Amino acid sequence: MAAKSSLIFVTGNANKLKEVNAILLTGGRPIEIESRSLDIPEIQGTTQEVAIAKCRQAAELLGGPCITEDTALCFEALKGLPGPYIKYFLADLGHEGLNALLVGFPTKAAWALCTFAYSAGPGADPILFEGRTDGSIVPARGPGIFGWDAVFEPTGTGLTYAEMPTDQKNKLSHRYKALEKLREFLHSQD
Ligand SMILES: O=c1[nH]c(=O)c2ncn([C@@H]3O[C@H](COP(=O)(O)OP(=O)(O)OP(=O)(O)O)[C@@H](O)[C@H]3O)c2[nH]1
Ligand SMILES: [Mg+2]
Repeated sequence: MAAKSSLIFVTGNANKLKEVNAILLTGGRPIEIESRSLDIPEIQGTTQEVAIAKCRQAAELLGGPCITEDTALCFEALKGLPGPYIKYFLADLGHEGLNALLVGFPTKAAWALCTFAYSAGPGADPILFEGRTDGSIVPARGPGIFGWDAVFEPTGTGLTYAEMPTDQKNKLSHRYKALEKLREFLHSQD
């Protein structure tokens, strides 16, 4: 029988939650999570600073252990920006605007970076688990269901995240890579 543990994932993003459940419930050692949608202010800073501050506040609000997740989309030509601020760039500029930011730059290279943070409870220092997938920014292709999926083409796939079947994305995504590290950590705590 596979080892199981239950943990609260604090997020307001239903698409993230769906992918996290799909990834953590598969594999040899499935992990069950519960979710809670709490409105937690996000600070400015590096992806690590943003992730640590959010997880710390989530644990305080919950009064117990939890995980949080922050996703950044980083453009090489812009030295890693928009990074953790992609949510606001996407909301205001849309897919076309994200492409337009790179007009005139020789490289459209980008990477998706996922940072999970785990806190053992209020006052505990969050531990980070990062996953990175490299690719490039392309004109939108595929269904516009999840954020910037339609404009990010992982290297070597010929498909945007949005064009991929769910299980293909969930085997190479930034989120998958970070969750594999989190999974290993959680099992080491069993
Ligand atoms: O196309 C996408 N494919 C992905 O795999 C993906 N993961 C996150 N995102 C979007 O990137 C921003 C991150 O901001 P973010 O990490 O603060 O998330 P959020 O505020 O939506 O939720 P949360 O902070 O409550 O967990 C938000 O706009 C998310 O919708 C993605 N878009
Ligand atoms: Mg957020």
